[in-house]
Amino acid sequence: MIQSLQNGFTLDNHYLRDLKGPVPVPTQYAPSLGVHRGSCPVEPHKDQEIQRHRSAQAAPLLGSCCVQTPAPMDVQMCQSIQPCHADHQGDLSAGQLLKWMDTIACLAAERHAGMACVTLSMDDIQFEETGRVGQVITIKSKVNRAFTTSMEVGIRVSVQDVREHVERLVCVAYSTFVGKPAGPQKVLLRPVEDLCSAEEQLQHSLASERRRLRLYNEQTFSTLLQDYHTLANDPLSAVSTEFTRVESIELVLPPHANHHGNTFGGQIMAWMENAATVAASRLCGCFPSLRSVDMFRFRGPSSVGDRLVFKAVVNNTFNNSIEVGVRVEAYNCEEWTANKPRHINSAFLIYQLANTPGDVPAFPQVTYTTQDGERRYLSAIVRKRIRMARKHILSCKEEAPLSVPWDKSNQVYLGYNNVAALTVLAGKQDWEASSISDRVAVYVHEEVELLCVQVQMEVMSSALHAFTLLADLTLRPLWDKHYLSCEEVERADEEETVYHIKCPPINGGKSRDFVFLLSKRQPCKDGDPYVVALRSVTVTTVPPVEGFLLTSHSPKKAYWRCHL
Ligand SMILES: CCCC(=O)SCCNC(=O)CCNC(=O)[C@H](O)C(C)(C)COP(=O)(O)OP(=O)(O)OC[C@H]1O[C@@H](n2cnc3c(N)ncnc32)[C@H](O)[C@@H]1OP(=O)(O)O
Repeated sequence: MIQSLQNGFTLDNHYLRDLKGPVPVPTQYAPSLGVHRGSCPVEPHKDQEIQRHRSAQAAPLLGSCCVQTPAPMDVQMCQSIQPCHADHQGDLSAGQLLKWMDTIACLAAERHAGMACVTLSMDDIQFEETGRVGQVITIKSKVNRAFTTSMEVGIRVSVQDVREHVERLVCVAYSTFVGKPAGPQKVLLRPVEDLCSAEEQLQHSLASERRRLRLYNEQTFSTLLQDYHTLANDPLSAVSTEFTRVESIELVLPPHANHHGNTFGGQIMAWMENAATVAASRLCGCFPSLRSVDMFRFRGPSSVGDRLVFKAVVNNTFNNSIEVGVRVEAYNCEEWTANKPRHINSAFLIYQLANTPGDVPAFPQVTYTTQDGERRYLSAIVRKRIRMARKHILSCKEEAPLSVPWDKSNQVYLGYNNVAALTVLAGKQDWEASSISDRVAVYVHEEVELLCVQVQMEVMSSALHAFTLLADLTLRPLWDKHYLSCEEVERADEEETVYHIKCPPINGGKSRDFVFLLSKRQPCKDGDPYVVALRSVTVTTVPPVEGFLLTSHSPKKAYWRCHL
């Protein structure tokens, strides 16, 4: 089954694989991506087959164990914020919050895996609100998706003032966990099944895109950093970052660790936040608030008895924020004597000034005096650029921007946005049948100032073949009379390509041209759909062409289309 939506296609792998047999005719006209398999009577059986296959095949291959446990459920913590959870100003301490979030997420992960789990990473977190002593904090977590050995856990934190009965969102975060039995083997996880609600199905689909972002994170950073090594710095008018250095040590004791003796990730994050806050306040001479953290990646384990050394320093300051970097080194007894540390974690924390009377209006400028300081100073600029791109594209409360410049700092987020927008659209519940014939069905979905059209049709072809043809836009003029020409402008990687398309005029108007980012995704797992998503972007290498109306350059007229 091919579903062509407003901005792309999804190909239902399962239907296409079974085309030789009877083609399942949809009994209800809600669209189904691969992730809607729960509603199809054939699919659960297929899943069991896949799982049996995985258990039988994969475990011996990877020398690992396979786990069978009940379906995952929400894990929830709800408690009143006490003075012992707060900082000196009565605000919930960010370190305490990170500790709780990690613990609750770990419990959800362990419920799914049926064994002890460890935190591999926690994605960037943006704190929207803070909690105060006396308020009630609720943390909910749930496994969204299990990949091969890792799983994504979604975490939602809110606070409530019991007198107001209003719940405020503090943050939404995503952690990645892996199963960790006592021993070196890797654990294959069973897939998350029983996706009952539309939200669960959506999160399951989006989880694979978020995973892509995680895995590309470091690559994006390194590519961008190459462009920044020549930035000048004025050493005269600024405070040296060396002045903000903080070093602090902790001995890991049993209450800081789980029953296997692994130091809790949340505890490490809390200690990191503590060191970072001291560095930030040393620079400002006041108490800035933690606004966001970049992804925490737990590179290696630490355990009871380890000494953890936290090294924090302000990397750079901007108009309204500062970035503090923290590095964590672990030593066991022998490593301590031999002075051979293990680098187990690095993270970047972003502080802003709280709106407290008496606070200085802006952060002092900083400068570096060492080569390492220069690297950190420039890296902070690059990370800031990536954060801005992320904020612009991913955190928009309203509709994501229609046409935005495509460049190195935002290309992974645009790819994410492209696929996620199509996934969200396909997952909407209220598609109405508009015209149904033997082989083609058209559905519409209306929103304010937006009409979405979905076309479903059967093609006598393998999913991979249809996907390959549809994902190469340069072939399109061969079979689509609405395309005069199509040129590849830039290829970011195997999955993201920018095309320039020229189209004939409609109703005697001007000819039009478009610049599209095409993002294609093969199924992450059996049963996932093939996805080809298109969205308007602007690139400097495609200026307006004489005689053509460059539609992508007008943000209000972005144009997404597809024909089969
Ligand atoms: C509340 C209790 C829980 C805790 O707090 S536990 C304490 C804190 N955590 C720790 O101590 C863990 C320390 N880290 C480690 O021991 C190792 O890094 C760990 C987790 C065993 C992973 O081992 P590695 O061999 O390095 O990992 P790997 O390359 O085989 O990848 C394993 C899976 O992770 C994925 N991955 C890699 N980089 C990632 C990233 N940046 N973000 C999210 N996922 C990532 C990778 O794709 C793989 O997943 P999959 O097998 O494809 O499903």
